[in-house]
Amino acid sequence: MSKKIILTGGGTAGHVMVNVALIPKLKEQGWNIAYIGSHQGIEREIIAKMDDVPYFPISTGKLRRYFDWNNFKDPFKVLKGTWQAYRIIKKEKPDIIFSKGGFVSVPVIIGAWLSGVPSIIHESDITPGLANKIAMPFATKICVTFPETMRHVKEEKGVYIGAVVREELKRGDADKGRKLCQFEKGKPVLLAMGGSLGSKRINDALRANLQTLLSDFQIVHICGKGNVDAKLANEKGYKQFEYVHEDLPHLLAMADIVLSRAGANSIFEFLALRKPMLLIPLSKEASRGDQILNARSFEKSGYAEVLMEEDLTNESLQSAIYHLYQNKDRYQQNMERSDAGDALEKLLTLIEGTREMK
Ligand SMILES: CC(=O)N[C@H]1[C@@H](OP(=O)(O)OP(=O)(O)OC[C@H]2O[C@@H](n3ccc(=O)[nH]c3=O)[C@H](O)[C@@H]2O)O[C@H](CO)[C@@H](O)[C@@H]1O
Repeated sequence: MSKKIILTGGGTAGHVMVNVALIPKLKEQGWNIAYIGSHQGIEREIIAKMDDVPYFPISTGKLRRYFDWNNFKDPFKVLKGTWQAYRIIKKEKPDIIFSKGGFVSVPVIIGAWLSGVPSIIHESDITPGLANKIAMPFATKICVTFPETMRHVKEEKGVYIGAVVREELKRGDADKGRKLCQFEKGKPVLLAMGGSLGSKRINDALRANLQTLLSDFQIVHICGKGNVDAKLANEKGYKQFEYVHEDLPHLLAMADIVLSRAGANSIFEFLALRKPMLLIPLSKEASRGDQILNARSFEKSGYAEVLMEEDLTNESLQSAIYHLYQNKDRYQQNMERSDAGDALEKLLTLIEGTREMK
C-alpha cells in the first residue's frame, strides 16, 4: 500500500536540514513525499534540488516576541496559510506530517490537526522555539535532540531521539575541498561559518585578524548572503562563500578546526565529524538564548570552546582560535567518546509508528 508524508519547516537552513536527511531514507522505504514551505524561504531553494518532492508554497507570517507594526498584519497571513495548508492536506491526503519547525510550520501543524492527520514536530534546540511552542498542542508527537528538552514537552508526547545528521556530510573529500579553495596540502585549515545566514559580528572580527591568522592557517569563510568582501577576493589562502550547498562535505573534510555560531544542526554535524570547534553563540539580545544553552552543553561535554559575543574582540578571537588549535587533540578525544547514536533510524521508526496510530 502506498504511503504519503508531507514535510514542512523553513526560514533558515537549520529548519530544513533534518528534512534533507530524511528524504532519501523515506524514499528508500517507499514513501511518497511532498513539502509545504514558504514562497521566499531558503527551504524552497533547498527542496528544489531534490527529485520527486513536489513543493507547495503557502503564506506565512513571522511571530515576534517584540513590538513591530507587522505584528498587526502577520496573524492574518498565518490564518491564510492555515487555510491553504488545510486545503493542501485535504487534497494530498498524507498519512502523516513531519515538521522541522520555523514559522511556516505553524499553519501546517494546525492544518494537520484540523484534518485529523497525525503530526510529528522536531525540536533541535534545548529550549523550544516560539513556532514549535505554538504548534506543540496540535502535534501528536514531539521529538527532541537534547535529553534536557524533555522537561519542556508533555511527557506523553515527548520522544528523545538525538541529533539527525545528513549522511552525505560524512562522505566529504578533503582533496576536493582544497581544489575548490585553491588551498595547499599541509597547512592547517580553519573553517568559519556564522550559521546558515552568516554572522556580521564573526565576519568582522575574523577579517580584522586575517593577516595574522593567514600566516598559520588557510581560511575558508562561509559568510552569508551579501557578505562576501570583494576586496579580499584575491587574498592567498582565504576563500569566501556566501552559502555552500553540495560542496559543504568537502570543505568540512579538509577543515582542522571550526569557528561557528552554535545552531543545533551545525554543532552536531561538527561533533559527528570530530571537528574541534570554537563557538560564538547568538546573544540573548538577538534571540531567546538557545544557542548559548547549546554551546554551554557542548563546552561541558568537552567538545567545544565557547567565546561569548559580549567578550568578542579582535584580540579575544585570535587567542581563542590559537588556543583551540593547540588543544585540538584533546577535543577530538572527547568527541571520540560521544555517542552519536542512530537518530535517523529512530526518527524513521517513530514516523512509521505514529502513522499507524491514525
Ligand atoms: C538565527 C537563527 O534563527 N538561528 C537558529 C537557526 O540557525 P541556523 O539556520 O543557522 O541553523 P543551524 O546552525 O542549526 O543549521 C544550519 C544548517 O545549514 C547548513 N549549512 C550552513 C551553511 C552553508 O553554507 N551550507 C549549509 O548546508 C549546515 O550544515 C546546517 O545543517 O536554527 C537553529 C536550529 O533550530 C537554531 O539553533 C539557531 O539558533
